[in-house]
Amino acid sequence: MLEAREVTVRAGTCPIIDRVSLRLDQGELVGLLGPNGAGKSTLLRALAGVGTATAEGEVLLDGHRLDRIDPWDKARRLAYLPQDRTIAWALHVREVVALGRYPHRRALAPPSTADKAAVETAMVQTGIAAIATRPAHVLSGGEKARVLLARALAVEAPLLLADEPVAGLDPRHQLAVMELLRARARAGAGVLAVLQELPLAARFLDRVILMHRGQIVADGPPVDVLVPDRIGAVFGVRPLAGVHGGEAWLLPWKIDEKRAESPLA
Ligand SMILES: Nc1ncnc2c1ncn2[C@@H]1O[C@H](COP(=O)(O)OP(=O)(O)OP(=O)(O)O)[C@@H](O)[C@H]1O
Repeated sequence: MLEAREVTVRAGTCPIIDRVSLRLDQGELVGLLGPNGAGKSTLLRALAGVGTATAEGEVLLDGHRLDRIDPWDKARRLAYLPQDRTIAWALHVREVVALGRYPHRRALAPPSTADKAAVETAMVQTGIAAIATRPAHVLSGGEKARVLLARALAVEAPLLLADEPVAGLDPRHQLAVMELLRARARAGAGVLAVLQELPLAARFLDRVILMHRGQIVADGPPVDVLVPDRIGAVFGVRPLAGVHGGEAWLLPWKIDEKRAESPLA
């Protein structure tokens, strides 16, 4: 349903992402992984059609060029959670989450029953219902992160692009968000999430797209992509790995002295 064909984004003449092609289908939870500066956020912005006037190549949503789709229509079909968690306005939490319904509403029309239900559901799912009436700009970092995730979930779009949705969350909320994203995918959405957390990636994702220096170096099930030699080459760490209760686990364990300068497998 979302496809990138040979997408390149440059800073000046230097490519930040270089001829990247990928597909995201309905019903799958896919992670975009890679070290700092690999180009993950830049790629996610290009896929969301946000601030990518300099992008080359094509992004297709359900077979149509993203940059030719009506912006209101696009905003209903594709929800985007940016990496930046700044909330500058003194709005209540519920009002921030309700911004996710904006693409569904006619100008100045009051929120519909469906709008209100989507907002309440997203707040319950992200564990922020109890702080619904607090001003959002004074929340903690993890609370703000969950408010902005709730705003993206409230769109109820068939596609969710989330940049580091578990960054800054405590372990319980990290697990809850991963389960939530998986449930969204199982309910039919396509979910692409930038992740830095290898243990969560190994356990929860259907597919891993691994980036390094602006290019995709592997794309497949976690068990095939997140293998020790590749993790060593890309991230410069040696992992410990195993299986517990039928589920894979993976832990970055020590710095690999041979490290990421080695050629990629
Ligand atoms: N507008 C820009 N001008 C110049 N360089 C840029 C611009 N946007 C991104 N870059 C550079 O491109 C590279 C990739 O940035 P990007 O934010 O996509 O990385 P990332 O993989 O998301 O990293 P992180 O894990 O640290 O969030 C970085 O080196 C960054 O400095």
